[in-house]
Amino acid sequence: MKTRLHTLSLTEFRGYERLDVDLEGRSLYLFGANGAGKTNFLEAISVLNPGRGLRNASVGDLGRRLPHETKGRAWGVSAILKTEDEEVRLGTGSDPRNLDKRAVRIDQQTVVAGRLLDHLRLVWLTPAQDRIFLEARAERLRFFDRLVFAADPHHASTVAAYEKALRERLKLLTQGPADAVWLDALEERLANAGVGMIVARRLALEALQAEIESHQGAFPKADLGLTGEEQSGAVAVYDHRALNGWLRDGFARARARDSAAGRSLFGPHRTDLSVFHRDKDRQAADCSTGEQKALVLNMILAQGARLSRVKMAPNPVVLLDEVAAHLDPIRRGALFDETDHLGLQTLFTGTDENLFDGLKGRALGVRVEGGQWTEFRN
Ligand SMILES: Nc1ncnc2c1ncn2[C@@H]1O[C@H](COP(=O)(O)OP(=O)(O)OP(=O)(O)O)[C@@H](O)[C@H]1O
Repeated sequence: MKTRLHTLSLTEFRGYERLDVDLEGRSLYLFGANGAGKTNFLEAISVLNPGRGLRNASVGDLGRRLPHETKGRAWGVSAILKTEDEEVRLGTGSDPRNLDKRAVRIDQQTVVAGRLLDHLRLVWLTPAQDRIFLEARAERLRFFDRLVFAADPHHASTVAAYEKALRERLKLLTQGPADAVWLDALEERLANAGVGMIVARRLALEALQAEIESHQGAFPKADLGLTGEEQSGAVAVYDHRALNGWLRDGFARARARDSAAGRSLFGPHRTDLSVFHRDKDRQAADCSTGEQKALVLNMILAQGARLSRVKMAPNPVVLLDEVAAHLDPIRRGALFDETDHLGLQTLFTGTDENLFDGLKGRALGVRVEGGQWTEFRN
């Protein structure tokens, strides 16, 4: 589905009191000084997907707050998306009954946040994600899980169900009573969700690697892998029954150890994403900052390309925050060509207008200053 973002309206969102934007389905570059409101705008789009958006912010922090105010106001973001033959209106914002929760609407009907993925799939890259190779394993896994669930929306709810059961099991093990029947039931739930997680991640990894191989872009190739106990187990990943049994045995065996450690030391939440820079013959963590940025960007572009080929799902919209400034002119040009060639509606930000010279005529340009927009249609 060739989904395109057409209009966006922000109300009391971060620094924006009110903003109405008509993108007409085009790509966009936003430029302006630090603090002008560029990332805030991308963040507003990012909350049109499930989760906490590209800054991982809580609902209460997203509302506009004047310097003397201690609490953010009630906020809202809405968008009109168009495909070849239909138009849909997505909306989200503070729930009027509880401003710390958010409500989601599709065509005026209140729905669960996961339904947003039926209409809009986002891929984003922010400066914080450049550091994923240096972050703790859990951060890297969260980054990878986002890539998985953009293509497979069930993955998000499977991970949530798994994590809930994992917390309950740990509570039983550490605070008791460690009722064996209840532990068995929780571990069965963990094993069921765990199989789903392992298989979804493996399939996503294979698809992403295949996409990277088929790409002849200007960005370095990554060899991706998943490491961790459960991945290197002797069980074939597609033998779901055996995998399930292996997980249940593993959880049962880990009870005493987890109880003593106060942590869950076994299971697919312990997986790590390994990324290897093929040309440099080095792990990503040992590469230069620029090399790491290029590797992540290539993964994000591969993800965009992969999602754009899925016939029954919406075409992804790509948010690239401050990416252009870190690329040399040749790579920057290659990035613009590549997003264009893939037909991806892409929203770029940067401090200087001239970073985007290569996009003139291909995207809408906007100067942002103190939350005010000046458009340059070209
Ligand atoms: N809840 C809020 N209410 C009002 N203003 C906010 C709120 N949250 C953040 N801001 C303000 O928004 C501005 C940051 O905007 P944003 O992060 O979009 O800037 P930017 O243009 O991306 O800048 P940079 O180039 O530095 O990344 C800051 O001035 C910040 O104080």
